[in-house]
Amino acid sequence: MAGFRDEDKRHFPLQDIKSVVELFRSQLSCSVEPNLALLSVTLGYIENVLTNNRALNKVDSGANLEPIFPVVELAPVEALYHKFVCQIKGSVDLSQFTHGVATRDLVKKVSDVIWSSLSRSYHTDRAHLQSLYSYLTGNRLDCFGVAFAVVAACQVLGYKDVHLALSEDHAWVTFGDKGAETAEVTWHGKGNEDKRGQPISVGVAEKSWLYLYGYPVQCTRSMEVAAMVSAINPSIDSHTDSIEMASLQQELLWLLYDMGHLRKYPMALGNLADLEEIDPTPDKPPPIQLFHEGIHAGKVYYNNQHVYPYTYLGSHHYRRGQFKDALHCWAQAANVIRSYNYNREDEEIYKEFLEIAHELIPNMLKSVSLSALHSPALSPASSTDDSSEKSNGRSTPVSVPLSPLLNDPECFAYLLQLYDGICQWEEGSSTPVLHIGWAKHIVQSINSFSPQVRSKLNILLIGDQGEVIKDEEEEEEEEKEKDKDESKTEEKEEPKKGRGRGSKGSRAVAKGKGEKNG
Ligand SMILES: FC(F)(F)Cc1cc2c(N3CCN(c4nnc(C(F)(F)F)s4)CC3)ncnc2s1
Repeated sequence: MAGFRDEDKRHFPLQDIKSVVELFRSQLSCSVEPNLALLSVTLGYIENVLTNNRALNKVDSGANLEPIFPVVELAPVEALYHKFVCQIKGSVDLSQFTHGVATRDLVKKVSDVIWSSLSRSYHTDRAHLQSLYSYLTGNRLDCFGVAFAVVAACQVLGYKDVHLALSEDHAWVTFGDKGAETAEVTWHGKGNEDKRGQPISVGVAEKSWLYLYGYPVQCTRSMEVAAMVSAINPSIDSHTDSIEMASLQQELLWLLYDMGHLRKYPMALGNLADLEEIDPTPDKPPPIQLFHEGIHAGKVYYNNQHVYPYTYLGSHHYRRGQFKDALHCWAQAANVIRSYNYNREDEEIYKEFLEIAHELIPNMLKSVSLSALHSPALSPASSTDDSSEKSNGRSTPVSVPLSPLLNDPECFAYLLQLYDGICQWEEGSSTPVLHIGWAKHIVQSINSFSPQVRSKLNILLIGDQGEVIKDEEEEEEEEKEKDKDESKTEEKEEPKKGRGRGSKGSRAVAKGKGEKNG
């Protein structure tokens, strides 16, 4: 694997964001595949300078603002790259391994080389541990970083078949003919024995969200570049981000988007949409379109087994106070999780649903109730006069009008679908999901809706072909007809075996009454 080619060298020294984007463009558009190690060292170097708050003690002296963006010389980047190449080639005796596609032994050997060179003890969930710069200068990598380093090392050894596989909270590798083999190469979470070297089969069989039911993002080399760009962490500390690092990430994600490399990568689309919401790029698609492209990709390429595309959009709507849309997204997210069994390694998505149910929805219900209280309908001029005091001598409380949200049966239906999805997620799981704290919030949320709305609910039965089996109104009509008929003639035929609740695959969909069949 050669180092930088001449056409790459001409971008150095990198002086600004544009020069980094042009380096990535040339790496991504030429015939030879992009060099993961070189690009990762370059990004890690820049991230280290821009987010290392020691560097921020350079105050601007008024007249001349200190240049923030570092000048990245070729020499230090190439030196680190060669250190990586020597370490990998020095540790793996290729004569033992067949050329062509990689074997499980080779992948395990490379994972062991990375693993054994990590420093003994460090906080693995800290920021800025995702790049080869961190690995080569500090021997520290996070869980994603180890998987990425294994793929970059296999590329250095000349294996074009070893690729990164990504779920929403884990990473592993595929290799062999048609990438049909899988192997764990890193650890996951806290207190879980690492399964390095093993194939992924058990995780999928257990139906755990962590392995996405066998629908992970299967990266190409360009998507591995997208993963390293997505993994950029612009944070300086828990309250501050480096604007330059965030805008470098944003511009690199647009480069990858425009080249079509984010098409099958929902989380990268979500990352770009979040950055665009903060600082929109002129003449680019709006965040809402990117979020929907992520949802579409999840449906088209991953059998709609990914949860984050819906929670990305749900968070976006929530931040903008579009609470009905947020509830709809969260209901769709729960509709995905219902098909999984909860497993102890699925805590990340559990925490996501916990935050939605225990923080975001209660805050939402509070804020709509408060705004209803202060709504013009209640201001003194238009509020009901105090006749109630006169009429019965006692002051009867003026009934507080509920906000439109709490009077909307569809919103109530979304809330029920959210909770129903979480309940079904728990069914058949080895680990319980719900506890009494959940019940408190479920009751509180349901009680926030008006009794009228809760009675207006219309449960439709949808068969597994998506057809409406019958709704309750039809059922009532049929009952009335039947009662009439029965008074005339004896019931002859067997009652029709409806594909109702008892049948396999049908599910109840709650819809607001009187709405068009959507
Ligand atoms: F490799 C692992 F183990 F790290 C798993 C991966 C995570 C992840 C990611 N994330 C994780 C999810 N993430 C989210 N940010 N907001 C989210 C939402 F809850 F709003 F949906 S999800 C930030 C970026 N973004 C790009 N690619 C990846 S691959």
